[in-house]
Amino acid sequence: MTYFLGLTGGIASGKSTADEFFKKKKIPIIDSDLIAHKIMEIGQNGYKAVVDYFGTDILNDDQTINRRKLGGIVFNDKAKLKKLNELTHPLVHQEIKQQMARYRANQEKLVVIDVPLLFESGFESLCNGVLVISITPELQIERLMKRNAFTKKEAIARINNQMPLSEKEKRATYVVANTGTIDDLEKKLSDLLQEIGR
Ligand SMILES: CC(C)(COP(=O)(O)OP(=O)(O)OC[C@H]1O[C@@H](n2cnc3c(N)ncnc32)[C@H](O)[C@@H]1O)[C@@H](O)C(=O)NCCC(=O)NCCS
Ligand SMILES: Nc1ncnc2c1ncn2[C@@H]1O[C@H](COP(=O)(O)OP(=O)(O)OP(=O)(O)O)[C@@H](O)[C@H]1O
Repeated sequence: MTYFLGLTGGIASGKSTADEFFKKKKIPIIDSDLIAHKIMEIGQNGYKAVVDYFGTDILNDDQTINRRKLGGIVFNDKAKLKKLNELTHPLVHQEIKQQMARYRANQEKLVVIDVPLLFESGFESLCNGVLVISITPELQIERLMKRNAFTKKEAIARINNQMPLSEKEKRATYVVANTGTIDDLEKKLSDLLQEIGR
């Protein structure tokens, strides 16, 4: 039986950094941010739906979607974020489920599914366990501002559009705090793999 480990947390809490560790351990990753980006590429089914609704103002000169601009719109307008979720999430979920089916058929032992909105979209029921990468609010703002060159206001707008991390921690099977170095994080993840027994 394949063990599907859901991986979630807050924005910039360290999910992708955890993914890098799992990749080094040759554990397959289903990456929902990547899937969301792919379905919004020119010619993909999410692209048309999003451009029809948000208009051509969200496009770059080369007609690709300007995600920073779209993020600026939806993370400051809850109704528009809801609409974007309605347009994209069914397509993302469909692709995740297809990838899960392929891994199951291949009898893969352990697969990590990185879904930032795992609890928000009720995805936990499809996972055998859920790992939350947690972080303090101060570090989260600091790392998000640094990584995305965001102002504090931009960082807080994105954080405030997600379920509070404290709530996610309560619903997790496993919680790993990413408040130390990346080496510290990797050590904790290594211990977790032992615990899961895979
Ligand atoms: C709003 C968009 C254009 C911003 O793009 P950008 O390149 O700046 O961010 P990216 O996609 O890399 O996401 C970064 C992080 O933002 C957070 N985030 C993304 N989408 C959402 C959302 N709908 N609600 C709350 N937080 C979100 C997540 O923590 C994610 O890891 C993009 O995130 C998007 O299209 N989101 C809708 C699809 C979605 O929900 N994706 C999340 C995985 S299903
Ligand atoms: N332990 C750490 N020490 C210092 N920097 C870190 C640590 N862990 C992660 N980072 C940095 O913090 C930023 C956010 O981490 P990462 O991209 O892994 O978060 P994420 O949860 O995947 O974000 P998102 O929700 O946007 O996908 C990155 O620039 C990363 O390099």
